[in-house]
Amino acid sequence: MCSHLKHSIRFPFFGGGWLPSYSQEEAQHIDEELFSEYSFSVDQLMELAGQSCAIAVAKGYPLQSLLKSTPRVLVVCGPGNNGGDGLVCARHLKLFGYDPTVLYPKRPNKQLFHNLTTQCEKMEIAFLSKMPEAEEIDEVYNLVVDAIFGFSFKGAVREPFGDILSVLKKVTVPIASVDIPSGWDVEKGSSDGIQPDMLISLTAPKQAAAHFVGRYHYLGGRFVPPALEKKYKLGLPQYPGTDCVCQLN
Ligand SMILES: NC(=O)C1=CN([C@@H]2O[C@H](COP(=O)(O)OP(=O)(O)OC[C@H]3O[C@@H](n4cnc5c(N)ncnc54)[C@H](OP(=O)(O)O)[C@@H]3O)[C@@H](O)[C@H]2O)[C@H](O)CC1
Ligand SMILES: [K+]
Repeated sequence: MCSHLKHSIRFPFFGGGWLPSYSQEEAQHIDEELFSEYSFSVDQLMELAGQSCAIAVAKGYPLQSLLKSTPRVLVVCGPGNNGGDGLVCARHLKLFGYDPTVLYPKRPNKQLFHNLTTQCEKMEIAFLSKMPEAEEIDEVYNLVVDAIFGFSFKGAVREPFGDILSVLKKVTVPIASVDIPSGWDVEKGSSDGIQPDMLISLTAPKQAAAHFVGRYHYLGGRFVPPALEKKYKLGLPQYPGTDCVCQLN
């Protein structure tokens, strides 16, 4: 396990200072260490990660600023933990007064994801059976939360996510991406991929975040113990007060 990381790209952050970014392998090592050495459970970190995504969305797109008469938000969830963050985010958005609808086309057969799905259903969050066309999304929803792939995405996109990402490339409402814009190479980004308006980097930005050109870049997932931050030289910014998100641009 590496403890000395290559800090290749740095981001100036709101309020001053610089923040390093991480490769795919480095992000996975930090993640693994949180679970193995620091004894966090996935459920715990996912709850904090997903809640911070909902808070970032509420800061960037406050209820009173939405253009549609109902505060509808489409949350698209993928098959891994990024998708789990999306389910948590949907639940918190509902608690904040938004009206989230979830698309969850590939559901892993694991208790955690069953639980997250049930929690959403019990909160009367609707689940779609298929991806709407881009025109319908633009007409009905105020924004899309992209929780399809995170730092474990690799290779060419497999279906049904290829078709879903093609639709997301065409929508004109803002997209808020959880951790990484889905379909982007975690390190190199993607010039012809989706172009989110918001990126919520979790724990620390990955290298692809250097290619993000949207309006809002937030850091979320305020759960890193100081010793881990020091070991991996994360150089995290000071989150304001008790906030669990920090704006980076
Ligand atoms: N420490 C933290 O910051 C935390 C972050 N969290 C979130 O977790 C994700 C990483 O989650 P992980 O489950 O490791 O991976 P992903 O969600 O990125 O994706 C895995 C699934 O995606 C499928 N996959 C991968 N590549 C492709 C592809 N080319 N086409 C289609 N599908 C793909 C993969 O499928 P397999 O068939 O290969 O199994 C996986 O199912 C991180 O980014 C954060 O968002 C945690 O919530 C908490 C801690
Ligand atoms: K994503």
